[in-house]
Amino acid sequence: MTSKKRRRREERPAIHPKNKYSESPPDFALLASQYPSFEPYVFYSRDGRPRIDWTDFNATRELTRILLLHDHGLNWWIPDGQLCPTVPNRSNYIHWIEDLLSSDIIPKTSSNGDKVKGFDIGTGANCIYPLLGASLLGWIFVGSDITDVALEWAEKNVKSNPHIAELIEIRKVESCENTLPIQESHNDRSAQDKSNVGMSSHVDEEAEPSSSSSFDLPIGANRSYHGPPILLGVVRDGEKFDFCMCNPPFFETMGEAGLNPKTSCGGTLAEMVCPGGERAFISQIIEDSVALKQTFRWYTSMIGRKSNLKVLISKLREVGVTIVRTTEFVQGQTCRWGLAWSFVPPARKIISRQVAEKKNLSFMLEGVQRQFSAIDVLQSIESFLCTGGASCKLNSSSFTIDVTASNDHCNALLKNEVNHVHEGSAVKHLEETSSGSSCLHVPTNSLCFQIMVFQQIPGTLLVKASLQHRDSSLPGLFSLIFRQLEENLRYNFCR
Ligand SMILES: C[S@@+](CC[C@H](N)C(=O)[O-])C[C@H]1O[C@@H](n2cnc3c(N)ncnc32)[C@H](O)[C@@H]1O
Repeated sequence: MTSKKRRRREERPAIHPKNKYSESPPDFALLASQYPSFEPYVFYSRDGRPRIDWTDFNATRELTRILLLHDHGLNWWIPDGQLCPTVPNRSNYIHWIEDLLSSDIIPKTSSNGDKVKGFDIGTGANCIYPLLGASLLGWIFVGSDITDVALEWAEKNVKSNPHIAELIEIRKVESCENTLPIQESHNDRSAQDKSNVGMSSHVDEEAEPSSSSSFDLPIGANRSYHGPPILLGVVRDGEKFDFCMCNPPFFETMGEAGLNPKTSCGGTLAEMVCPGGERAFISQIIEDSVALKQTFRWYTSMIGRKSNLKVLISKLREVGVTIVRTTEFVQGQTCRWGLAWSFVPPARKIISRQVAEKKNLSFMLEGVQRQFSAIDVLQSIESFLCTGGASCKLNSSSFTIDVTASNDHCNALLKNEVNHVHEGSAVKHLEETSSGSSCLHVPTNSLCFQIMVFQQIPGTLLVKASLQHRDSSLPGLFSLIFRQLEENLRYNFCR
């Protein structure tokens, strides 16, 4: 492996810590000894490690079946050729949503009592997200799909699990007159044969868009969605959801999917392809979200290609969402991204007068992921502050940054949440006035402060800030910015 490749690998974020497989991956030898149906698929490589042939659909399907049974108590099956999910990877998306819901980025509401209610767009025959969400976290789900085979098998998978069956509704998406007909019949063997995308021996996850694909078309190229409804027309009057999630059809053509050598887990035409690919599909979800607004607290989708992530974030800015969050998912050797947005006004942060008047502030950044050092954190602080236009002087030997921020810079930092999406901080901070109403405190002069980063023990950094002018009239603003910085750094560097 080249050092560049090795570095890329090391820099990748780890599997979500709440994921059942975060400490150790599935033990094939143990599973083979306990499940005779899995045993024929396990062989031992020269280094003595138990392996399975990832190019064998039956092997990957059996692995998924026994992992769902062994680790989640779920009965599960899919017919030949349908997209076979990888349990550890799919669990990461569920845990990311769990993080979003438990964060205080937007206020909590309880439209469905104490229950969290989600909508899985395109649940597939495998129905993996509702099954995992309901069994791991007790979430209620509506899982939608368009093909008969997906609807039939999703229903079967739900009914095979009576302990959670009540929590999951499978909903058929009715095609509108002006949409293209649904392209797949599950009895169409030739379509299935063609669409069982190629498999490789080294990648343990399903299809990734090929790098030579037309995903690289310039922004504005003709990729509008004209398929069946996605959310609008499927969500019923009066329904409220905490989130929606989606593993969209990534490709524009089956040829594009089939050209990719890094695929291994089946997938039929309807599962893998939609006109305009994922960009068009997710753009349509964004358009639906503009109409549905706060019907969902969070709208989320998985994205297969980073260039699409950028385009979609720009689209979100255009339509005026209040919050955008992104994440990167570890998928074997394949990268995927998560995109989340909301129309719910961000939670109001109230800064007490005591904190507002402090001139020296600090916080401990604990649980910093191994691949990040103090200098990474320092640079991230610099870029966070520069986004608002503040002037920063970074000193990499003393690990300090001297900052001067004007009124406008401070306002830009506190107001413009979407500018910080990639750093993850998207909370609008407001100061409570004596009358109880809230407003942004606009300063009349500049704010000068120094930020210092100290390594405490491995994985723990101390971040300090001190206001340079003790007579400054802006301490409230100083603490607001520092608090936003803290949130930003925690999101970027800590698990
Ligand atoms: C990539 S598969 C995802 C299946 C499953 N959620 C998973 O993660 O393995 C995409 C699914 O979206 C479905 N689909 C396509 N267009 C849809 C639409 N407009 N509404 C609902 N589902 C749709 C397809 O039939 C397919 O089952």
